[in-house]
Amino acid sequence: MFSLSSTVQPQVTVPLSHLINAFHSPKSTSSVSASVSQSQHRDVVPEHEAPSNEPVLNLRDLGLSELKIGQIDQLVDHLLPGFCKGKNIFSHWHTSHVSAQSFFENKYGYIDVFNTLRSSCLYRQHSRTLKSICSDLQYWPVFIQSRGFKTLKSRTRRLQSTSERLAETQYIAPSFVKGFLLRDRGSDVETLDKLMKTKNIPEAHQDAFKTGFAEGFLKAQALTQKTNDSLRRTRLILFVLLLFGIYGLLKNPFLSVRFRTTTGLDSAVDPVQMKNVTFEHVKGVEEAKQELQEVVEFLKNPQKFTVLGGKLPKGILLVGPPGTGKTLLARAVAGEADVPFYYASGSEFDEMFVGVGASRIRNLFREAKANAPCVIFIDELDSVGGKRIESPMHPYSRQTINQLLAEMDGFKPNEGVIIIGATNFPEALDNALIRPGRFDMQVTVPRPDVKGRTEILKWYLNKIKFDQSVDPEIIARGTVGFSGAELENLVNQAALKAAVDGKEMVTMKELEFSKDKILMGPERRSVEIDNKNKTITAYHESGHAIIAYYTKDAMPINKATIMPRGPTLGHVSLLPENDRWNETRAQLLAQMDVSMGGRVAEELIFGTDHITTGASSDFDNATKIAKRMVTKFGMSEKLGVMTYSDTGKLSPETQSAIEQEIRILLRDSYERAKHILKTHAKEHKNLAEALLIYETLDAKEIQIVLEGKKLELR
Ligand SMILES: Nc1ncnc2c1ncn2[C@@H]1O[C@H](COP(=O)(O)OP(=O)(O)OP(=O)(O)O)[C@@H](O)[C@H]1O
Ligand SMILES: [Zn+2]
Repeated sequence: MFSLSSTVQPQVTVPLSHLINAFHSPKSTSSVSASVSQSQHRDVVPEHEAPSNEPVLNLRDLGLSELKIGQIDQLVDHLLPGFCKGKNIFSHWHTSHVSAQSFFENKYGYIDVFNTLRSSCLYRQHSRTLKSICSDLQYWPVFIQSRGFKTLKSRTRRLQSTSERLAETQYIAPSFVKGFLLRDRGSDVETLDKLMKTKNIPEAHQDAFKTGFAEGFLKAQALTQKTNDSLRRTRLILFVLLLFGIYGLLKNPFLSVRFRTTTGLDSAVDPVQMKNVTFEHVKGVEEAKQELQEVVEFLKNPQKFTVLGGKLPKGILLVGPPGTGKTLLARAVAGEADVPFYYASGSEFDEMFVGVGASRIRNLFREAKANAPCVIFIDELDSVGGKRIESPMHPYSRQTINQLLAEMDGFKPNEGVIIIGATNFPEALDNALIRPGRFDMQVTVPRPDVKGRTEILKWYLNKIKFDQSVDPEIIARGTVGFSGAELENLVNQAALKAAVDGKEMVTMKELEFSKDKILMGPERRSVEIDNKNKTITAYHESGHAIIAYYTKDAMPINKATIMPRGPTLGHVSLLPENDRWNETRAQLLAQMDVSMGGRVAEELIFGTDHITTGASSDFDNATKIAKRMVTKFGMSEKLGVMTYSDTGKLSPETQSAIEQEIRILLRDSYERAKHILKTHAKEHKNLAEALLIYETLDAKEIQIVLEGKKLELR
C-alpha cells in the first residue's frame, strides 16, 4: 500500500520519481471502486490549474531523503493521522476538488496537502504519459515546512554501496548498451507497479523490493553518465584518428606534390648516391668527359686544388640537344667522385606563387652545403635561369633567378659544392648566370658522330642478345643526327620486334626495321596498293637509285623499298661513308640529281600526262639545296660570293636574279638526271621489276640487279 518510506531512497533526485510511484500505487493497486472514484476525480481536475508560482523543493531539501525504511511511514502517520488508512477519502465522495478539500479540512482540522499535490501535478493533464509526469515531478511542490536530518556516516556508507554495485553492473554489458536499455525511466516506474501486482509480493517484502528497484535506478543513472563519458572518449579518439589521417594524406607523394606546390616548404631533393653511374656508361662524348674529369678530381680531393690558391669553377653548364647524355654525364661526375647527387629540374622552381621558387632554391642549397662535397644538378636551367623578362606566365621568375644568383655567390669556391646546369638553349640564359663566378665553364655535349654512335650502339647491343652478323657501324652510318637516347631506343625497338617475331636473337633486319620506323614512321602493311600504283612507285624509286648509283659524287645506296611507311609509298636510302662535316658543290649537285630521278623516271616511262604528285617532296629537297647554294654558299657565278639572308627585303632585281639562278640549277639537274636514266633504261627497268617482286632490296642486291645478274629467290 502507500508507503512513503519504501519509495523514498537516499539519493538526491531519484526519490522524487519514486514518490510519484508511491502516489500512483494506491490508484493502481486499490479496489475497483477506488479507481472509479479516481477516474471521476481526474475528470474534474483538469479545469483546476495549480498556482504557477508554487515553491518547489526536492525530497532532499525536505530532509526526507535520509529517512530509513519505515521512518517515513511513521512521519506521515504522525503528520496525517489515518492517512494511510484513508483510501475511503478518495473513493466515497463524488464531489469537486474544492469541496473534497474543504470536507477533509472540516473533518481533520487541516488541509489535505497530498490531495492538493495530486490535483495540481499528477492529474492536471491526465492524458500525459506516466513518464512525462515523472519528469515533471523531479521536484516536489511543498506547502508544509519540514526539517531534514542527515548523518555524514550514513551518507558515506550509501555512496560506497552505490559505487560497489555500479562496478558489478559494469561488467555485465557494454556501458553504452546499458545506457540505452536503462534510459527509459518512466517505463521502469510503470514496471514496478506491474511487478508488485503480478509477482504478488508480500507486504513485508515490498519495502525491500522497492529499495532494490530504486538502487537499480541509480545504477542506470550512473551508467548513463558512464555512457556519455565513453561517447566523449570515442569522439576524441575519432578526432585524433582523423588528424592522423589528414597528416598521412599530406605525406602521400601525390598529394605532397600539391602541398609543396602551394607552400614550397619542402622542396629540397633527397640526394642520390651515384656509385653505379660512371664515365664508362657515357659513350661517344669523349671531349666532354675529359673536361669533366678535372671536376671529379676536385670533388675527390678539394685540398689538392686549393693549396696553390687556384679556384675551380662553381658552376658547369652542359650545353647540347636533348637526349645527348647531359644528365647521364652529371650523374657520372657524382658517381666517379662518390659524392651525393642532388637533382632538380628548372621547371620545379618555376612557380606561380610568390617566393615559392626562391624558397626551393634556398632549401636545395642549404641541404647541399650541409652535405658537401656534392653535386647539384639543375636540368632545364633555361626555365629557371632564363632572361629576366616580365611575363604574366612567370610572374616570379625574377625572384627565383635572383635567389639562384645569390646562392651561387653565397658559397666559397672551395666549399666542395659543384653546380652542374644543363640546357638546350644556352642563348636563352640570363647573362648574369654565365658570367665568371657562376656558370663559368661551358661543356658542349653534341650529337654523337658515326664513331660515337657505333660505340653507343655496341654498348646497348651488349645488353641484349644479338646475332654475330650484326654490324653496328652500318646502323651508325644510317643514323646521322641520332642522339644517344634515340640510339638506345632503336636497339630496344629491334629487341621488341625480334621478340614479337619469335626470334631468338636480334639481327640486322630488326635493327634496320626499327631505324626506318624511327625515321619514317611505322610500316603500313595493311594498306592495299593496286598494281598500277605499285608499278609507278617501283619505277620512281628505281629512278632515284639509278641516279645515285651512276653519279660519282652521290652517297652510296643503302636500300630501296616500295613498302609504304609513314607518309611515303616507298623510299631509297643513301648512306654517307662518314659523317660529312662539309659538302662540296659536286656533292650538292649530286643530291639534287638524285632527288630529280623520281619524277624523271615517271615521265620517261609513263609519259608527261601520267606524272604523279609523289615527287613534291623530292622537289622541295632539290629546291632547298639550290637556294642555299645561291644565297648562302656563294656557289652561283652570277650572284657572286655573297649571302642573302632575308630575300624579302632585297631589291626586285636581286630577287629575280636569285630566282633565275635557282631555276637554272634545278633545270640543269633535271636534264642530267634525264640523261642518266635514258642511258641506263635497261638497268632502270630491271631494278623496278626486282622491286615489284621483292619489295625491298639492300645495297648488295641492288648491285647484283644493276650488274645484270639474277637475284636468288628469297
Ligand atoms: N652518350 C650516351 N651514352 C650512353 N647513353 C646515352 C648517351 N646519351 C644518352 N643516353 C641514354 O639516353 C638517356 C637520356 O639521356 P639524358 O637524360 O642524359 O639526356 P639529356 O641530354 O640530359 O636530355 P635532356 O636535355 O632532354 O634532359 C640516358 O639515360 C641514356 O640511357
Ligand atoms: Zn621520290
